[in-house]
Amino acid sequence: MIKNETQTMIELKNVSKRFGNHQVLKDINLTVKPGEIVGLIGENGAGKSTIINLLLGLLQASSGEVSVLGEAPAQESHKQKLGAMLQENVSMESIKVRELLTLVRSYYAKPLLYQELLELADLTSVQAMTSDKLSGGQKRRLTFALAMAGDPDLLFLDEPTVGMDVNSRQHFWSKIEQMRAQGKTIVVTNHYLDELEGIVSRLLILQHGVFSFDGTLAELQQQYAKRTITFESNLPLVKIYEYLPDVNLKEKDLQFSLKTSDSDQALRQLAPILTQLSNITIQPDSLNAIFGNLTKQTVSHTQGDVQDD
Ligand SMILES: Nc1ncnc2c1ncn2[C@@H]1O[C@H](COP(=O)(O)OP(=O)(O)OP(=O)(O)O)[C@@H](O)[C@H]1O
Repeated sequence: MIKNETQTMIELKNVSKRFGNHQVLKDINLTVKPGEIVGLIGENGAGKSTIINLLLGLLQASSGEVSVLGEAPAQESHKQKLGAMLQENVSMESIKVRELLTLVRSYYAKPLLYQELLELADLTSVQAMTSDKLSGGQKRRLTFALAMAGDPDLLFLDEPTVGMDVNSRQHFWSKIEQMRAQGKTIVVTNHYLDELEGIVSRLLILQHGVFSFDGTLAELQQQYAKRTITFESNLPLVKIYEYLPDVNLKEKDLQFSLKTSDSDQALRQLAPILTQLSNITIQPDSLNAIFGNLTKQTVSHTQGDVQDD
């Protein structure tokens, strides 16, 4: 557990990154404090892995300052405190899972116990197999175990659950939740946005080289989400329309649903007939739906814009 709450785990100051004349990151700023679980989301090619690679010192910024644990990236001392699960899986011909984990544990001053690592990544049943013979999902879990071997304070996870089956995903996210409770700091990219709901404390949306959103899921929902109201009623559709003339109301088998950005107002409008409605539910948009709308909006707003690169 990290004690010093004011320490900064990650800092990007006016960071830009170009590959040739393709500008991927444009003057971005970011501060991540201990204990934050940050979900970094964006479309393919948005620059998510580029940010992680800059933080690991695998890439250099074109301009600006990158710091990790208060220092420039890739310091020798970081190896004991930092874990990374990149998109590429780790596997080595003719070395058994057990041998690989034992070897990697030996690099660390305070590694997780071998049994703990097996359980964490659900590898018990494959520990005697050579790593190159594992299935895609098993290789992903081995890569997770290797990232966790040193019991890191700061963990980078780049699309961690790609190739994992449903049970492995659930197991994986339950372990991430435990790490959150232990006060670990995690930066995670993921295209399965529903998996991040309930896990991340903060969301960053990367679009066109900048963070178009930085806040909690609740803030994102408040700012961008529509709500779906559903209810049952014996009243005919036309009758309910009289009270909700401005919304797109749908009905099937006496089940009604409507989408609105102001659910309070819609309920006020329904007040006179409330006693004739039952099973009323109000559901905010999922992260997937909000992200889909946001990216669609940006595409239509930027159509006709001159490209930077
Ligand atoms: N080493 C490199 N040389 C040239 N271009 C690169 C390099 N690495 C990344 N890029 C380009 O930078 C952009 C951002 O790539 P990046 O891998 O960071 O995206 P991403 O958001 O992680 O995408 P994905 O969701 O597909 O993994 C892409 O257009 C990619 O082609």
